[in-house]
Amino acid sequence: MAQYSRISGSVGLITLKNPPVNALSAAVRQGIVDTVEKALCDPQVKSVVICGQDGVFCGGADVKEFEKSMSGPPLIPMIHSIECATKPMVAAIEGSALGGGLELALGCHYRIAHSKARLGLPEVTLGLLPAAGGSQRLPRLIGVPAALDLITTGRHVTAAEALQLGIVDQVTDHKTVDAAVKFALSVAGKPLDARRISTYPCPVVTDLDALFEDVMQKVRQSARGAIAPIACVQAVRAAATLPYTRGMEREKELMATLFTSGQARALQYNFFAQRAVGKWRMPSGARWDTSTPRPVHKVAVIGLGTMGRGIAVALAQAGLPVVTVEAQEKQLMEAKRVMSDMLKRGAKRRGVAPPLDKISYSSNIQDLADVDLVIEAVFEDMDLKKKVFLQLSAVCKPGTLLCTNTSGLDVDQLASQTRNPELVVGMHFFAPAHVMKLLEVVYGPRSSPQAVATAMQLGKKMGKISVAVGNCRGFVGNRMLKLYTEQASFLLEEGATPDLVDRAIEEFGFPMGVFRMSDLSGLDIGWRVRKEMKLAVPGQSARIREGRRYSPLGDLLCEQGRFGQKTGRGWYRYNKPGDRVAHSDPWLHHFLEEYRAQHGLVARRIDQQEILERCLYPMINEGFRILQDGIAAGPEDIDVIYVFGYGWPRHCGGPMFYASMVGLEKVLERLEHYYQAHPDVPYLQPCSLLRRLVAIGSPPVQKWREVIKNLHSQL
Ligand SMILES: CC/C=C/CC(=O)SCCNC(=O)CCNC(=O)[C@H](O)C(C)(C)COP(=O)(O)OP(=O)(O)OC[C@H]1O[C@@H](n2cnc3c(N)ncnc32)[C@H](O)[C@@H]1OP(=O)(O)O
Repeated sequence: MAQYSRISGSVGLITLKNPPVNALSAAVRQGIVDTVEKALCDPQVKSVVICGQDGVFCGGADVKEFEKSMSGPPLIPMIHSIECATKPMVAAIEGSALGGGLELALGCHYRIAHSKARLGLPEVTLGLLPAAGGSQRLPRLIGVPAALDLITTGRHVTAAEALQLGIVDQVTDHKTVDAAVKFALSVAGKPLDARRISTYPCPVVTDLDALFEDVMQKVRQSARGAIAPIACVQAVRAAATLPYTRGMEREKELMATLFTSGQARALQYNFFAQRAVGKWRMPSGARWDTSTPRPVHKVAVIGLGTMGRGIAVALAQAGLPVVTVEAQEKQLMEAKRVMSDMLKRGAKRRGVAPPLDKISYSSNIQDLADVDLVIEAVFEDMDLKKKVFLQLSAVCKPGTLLCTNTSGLDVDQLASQTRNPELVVGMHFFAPAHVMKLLEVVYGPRSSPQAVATAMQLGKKMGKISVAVGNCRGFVGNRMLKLYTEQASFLLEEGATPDLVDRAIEEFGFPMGVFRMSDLSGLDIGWRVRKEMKLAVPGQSARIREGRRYSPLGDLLCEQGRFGQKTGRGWYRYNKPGDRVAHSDPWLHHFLEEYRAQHGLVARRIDQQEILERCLYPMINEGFRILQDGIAAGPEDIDVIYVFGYGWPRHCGGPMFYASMVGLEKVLERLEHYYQAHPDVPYLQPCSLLRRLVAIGSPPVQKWREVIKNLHSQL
């Protein structure tokens, strides 16, 4: 809806009303058309201000409407009629002006923004392009290079940057509507021809071809198979080379392809999935909206290795006072130096003062007596962590929340070391912790809803996308990842090479293949865990362990000191230890040949399709088991974890969404096929939830929660 009123005698005020973000639903568009007409017909009105209610200008098109057939007035003629209006139209921008919201503002003759407003054309992040004239007007207004940057990345700019770029005419710290009304009064009756952006010539660019070639190359590289960024470049090129009306035709044509694409569906699903995970629920029935977080004023991090440092920096950057404790004096001093540098670099990037005074450093655990929440980030060793939890339980004041940063250890075992197991949760950060967006908040069987709510809220404050998950080995992310890496090793045994597997995975859209990733994180980490589990036994190369297929390849490399990048050798060869450029390694190929010969394995040709199916489908199958076990509340949780923590290409939605796009029947059929071929790999056996979903006609991913709920209620 849009509301119309007249203020200050001669200013028509149009207020968009569609909480929470005033999205341009059919009703809002109709409201705008009607109220603009009213304002233009009102002889008392000399100028018009358009604003949004409750401090938000407009969050753009209503994404929920994209699945339905479009009704109501279309955006393009609506914005065109605003631009053609004979009375000055002024956009009063508070909060956000995004996508169609900014396109609406670009149709106005003037734009006044509040200093805290954010503006942008984020359509590319939804698999689309700004197709209500945004791709044609923005380059005309701010020039081709700046428009390309904004449109291909979808990044939001601050009001200050918008002013600098020329997107807005004025920025105010006061009431935006008041400032806009004052401005509207001042421009009433002034000529408007020079204010209609669509009539501007696109600013000339010297060597246009070179610019677009360069941008296209960069976009192709970073898009990793996503089609929308490429279409965005093509649309801006149309703005730079064609008259406005022909550019609009090109914009429409490109949008038509994107709008119905699977990638757009995946990205829009992911947008809502990110919001859905905030509405967490536990199997006990506890939920985000009925659990009150405890206040957290002061936090502690214990253990200043790589993870602890990143976590403490992220906390300080979120404005929280942090006490850090590291028992080894030398490590403490080194951490202080490194963390200060991290804070300074981050502050420089963000143009703020480094929050150095937020962090205090200590080697004495007694200094944690008055904190509200502790994040333990010591070495990933259960006995060590148990010892620390025992100490924390004795030192910390009653009611302190004790969190463990672990990538997969049993949170409940740690809880059992404390007086208040209900106050213990896992907080699984991803490295580097001050950069990576994902946080798995792990609740054990005794974690209280309040503890979960507190950790989730802290994650949000730190700018993380937090997902609440149940306690099991590896939680959600690493539990699934284990099968992916194991299948990749099996493929090497059967005839593939690391290069071949990685190429297939990278072409699918992951930033890094499985072996390159393993070299980066260090092969020794998994080796240590396998040794602790008595799975890896030095000198042994048996391929069946604990009654199932096992690939000792990673262990054998570790026995040779090949730990990956840090030792200059791993699945690949590096020019020197610590180098990042992976080279195919003839030694490794020869080693694989010898290994196959030793075990009587005959190498066969393995194609890209099989690599993808073997690596991805077992992960997906495990995802179904995780849903069935109630470890994740819904497919959205798994997909968000994979997109933000493991580099799953966002334009493929996440593993569970991808499965629904491929077709559950096909996934089931391929798993059955691979299980038959490899009966010694039990996890290839299709999960019963997958079978059930196929049996009831493969409902869309948005319906799976209902099926899971019914399944659980039958148990
Ligand atoms: C014809 C095709 C034309 C396409 C052009 C377009 O305009 S495409 C849409 C472009 N717009 C965007 O991509 C903006 C998306 N929204 C946001 O980035 C953020 O929501 C926000 C506007 C910056 C506000 O952020 P905040 O953190 O304050 O709130 P939430 O993100 O939690 O959102 C609150 C609820 O509003 C829902 N929502 C937000 N934007 C839209 C939208 N454009 N359409 C529909 N719904 C939207 C969001 O899902 C939240 O809903 P809940 O039910 O409360 O979870």
